[in-house]
Amino acid sequence: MKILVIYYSRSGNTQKIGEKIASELGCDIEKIEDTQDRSGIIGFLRSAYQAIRGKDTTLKPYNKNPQDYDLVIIGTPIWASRPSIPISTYLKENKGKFKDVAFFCTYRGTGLKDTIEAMKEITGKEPTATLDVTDSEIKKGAYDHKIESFIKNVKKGG
Ligand SMILES: Cc1cc2nc3c(=O)[nH]c(=O)nc-3n(C[C@H](O)[C@H](O)[C@H](O)COP(=O)(O)O)c2cc1C
Repeated sequence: MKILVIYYSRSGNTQKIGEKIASELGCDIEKIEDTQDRSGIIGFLRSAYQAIRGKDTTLKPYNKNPQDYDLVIIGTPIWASRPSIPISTYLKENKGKFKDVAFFCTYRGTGLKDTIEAMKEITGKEPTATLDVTDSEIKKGAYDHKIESFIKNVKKGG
């Protein structure tokens, strides 16, 4: 099974989880990058405002085509109980190109259900597996067991 991990990460948490998943699976990985500067407090506020309004962004060019993969594992931080703007933009741009999907989210602890629902709605796909990791689990490094069971589900789903 050919698998791609794609993720966006503003401050490194989603990147950490995405890299761990890709290294466990030995699969391709691509970071989605935004043309907008989202750093600092201004970037935070702008991102929250845009997420609430359901805005899109302009992404930097990315290389991998999801159509070339049996499964695309999509990772996002949760922004205002929604997928981050770069990931919702990516999903819209690639709608119809996904065979199977799995989702993972990083977050402080609120808005998971709405985020997963939004990702299902945009892709039109039911995920074969989902994973969520909180900021405090990431800080403590207490997420290996979650990644293990996510990977089991990914393999079962395929
Ligand atoms: C604009 C913005 C909105 C956020 N909204 C939420 C939220 O609704 N619920 C939540 O639990 N965490 C929220 N967070 C926290 C992030 O989801 C969390 O810190 C995540 O791990 C960041 O991932 P990253 O380091 O990959 O960017 C928000 C963060 C940002 C920047």
